[in-house]
Amino acid sequence: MTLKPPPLKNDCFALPAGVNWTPVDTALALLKERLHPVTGIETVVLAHALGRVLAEDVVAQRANPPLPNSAVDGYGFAGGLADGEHVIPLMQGRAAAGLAFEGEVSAGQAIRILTGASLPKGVDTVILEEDVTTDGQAIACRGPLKTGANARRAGEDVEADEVILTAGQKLRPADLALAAATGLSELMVRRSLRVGVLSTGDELVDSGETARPGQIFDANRPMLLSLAAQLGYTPVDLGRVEDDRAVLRARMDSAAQDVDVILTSGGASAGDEDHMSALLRESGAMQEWRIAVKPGRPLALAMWQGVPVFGLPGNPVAAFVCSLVFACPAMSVLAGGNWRAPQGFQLPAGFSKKKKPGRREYLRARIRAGQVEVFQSEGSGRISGLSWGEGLVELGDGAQEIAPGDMVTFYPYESFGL
Ligand SMILES: Nc1nc2c(c(=O)[nH]1)N[C@H]1C(S)=C(S)[C@@H](COP(=O)(O)OP(=O)(O)OC[C@H]3O[C@@H](n4cnc5c(N)ncnc54)[C@H](O)[C@@H]3O)O[C@H]1N2
Ligand code: MOO
Repeated sequence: MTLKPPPLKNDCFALPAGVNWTPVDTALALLKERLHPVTGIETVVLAHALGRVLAEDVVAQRANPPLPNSAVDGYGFAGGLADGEHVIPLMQGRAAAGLAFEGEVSAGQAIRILTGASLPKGVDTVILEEDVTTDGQAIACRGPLKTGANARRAGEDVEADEVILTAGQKLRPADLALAAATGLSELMVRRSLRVGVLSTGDELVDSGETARPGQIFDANRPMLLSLAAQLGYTPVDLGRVEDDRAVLRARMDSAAQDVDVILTSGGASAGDEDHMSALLRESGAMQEWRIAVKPGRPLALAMWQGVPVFGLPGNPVAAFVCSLVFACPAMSVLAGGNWRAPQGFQLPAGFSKKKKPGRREYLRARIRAGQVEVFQSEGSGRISGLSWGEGLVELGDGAQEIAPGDMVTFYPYESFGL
């Protein structure tokens, strides 16, 4: 079954009139409000569900555990034990996981029972085998032991018909364990978001090619393609286009037939060779977002034949930071998932920094010895700092003077879904 959601509106990226420098929170709120899922729905078996986005709430088909059972290897009987010594006669037979004891255990008798075995009729309490001596005919043990000790109630984990997973969740190994345990073999998920990645610029060559002096290797494309893959989407390599508007237009036209969202990098600002922003502007649905963020001022958002385009800045650090902060949550929604606000951690700074008001700043950072270290340079072309880093420090929109030991907000890369 394939069910398709309606297309996005052409003006979904329009900014409110009169806003010149859009604060990060306003930009995020607009994306959250305007975007909606663009992917259809399909049914997949659990083996193919990892990383997929749930299309509907999932209800347990049966309880976990389905029947009361033993949490330990030991001996089962009815009722607890009073303080003091006890000798309890043993019934013949045993209860094992998957091999139920069909008889009934009479009051005052015990039965050998193994971990995971359903409790036989007449058993509600289990004593650990380590706490027992036995000659095969009876067990000797010491109380007290509460009624119900070492026994697991039916449904104590999950009741049948309980909602176990909710629409919009991205499925993780633990979620698949829960679905399997509660009797599900297939799930309704969103079709995987197809993320097209395109690099622009005359100066670029692909790694592996020969670079003339003045040419540089395309770093953004491998970065953004692998980012899409790591987020659980289907990366689509749209290649690299020189600063030629006609070629760029043709590439965008064919991409729009094939993908759900396009990430481009380079040519996003307003220079002579910034063909990406010029082309998007021509298309009519271009919104040039001047976001009060560093790095990443020029972020071009547009609809190209109904497909949302994130025109990322060419500087790799800006492209990466803008992807994490803006494209990751936006793509999550396009993919049918929840809007993901990253989970930050308050940690003491291991650095000093004086920051001017007016822009939110993100620094490449990592945690060492309980403190946040930042990369030695804020240069937007310093790719080594992205690789050095394990997350970003966020400095608020206002002026800030940070001294070592002051608390700062650290977002691990993982908090953006990576
Ligand atoms: N006069 C102004 N110049 C610049 C401004 C400005 O406001 N006024 N903003 C600067 C900022 S901030 C950024 S970020 C860049 C953004 O420019 P573009 O998005 O147009 O990007 P390009 O000019 O094409 O490239 C910038 C830089 O990044 C390198 N690059 C591009 N693509 C890749 C790639 N795939 N892999 C590796 N490196 C790439 C490119 O060679 C340039 O060095 O504009 C500033 N200028
Ligand atoms: O986007 Mo630019 O790299 O802010 O520095």
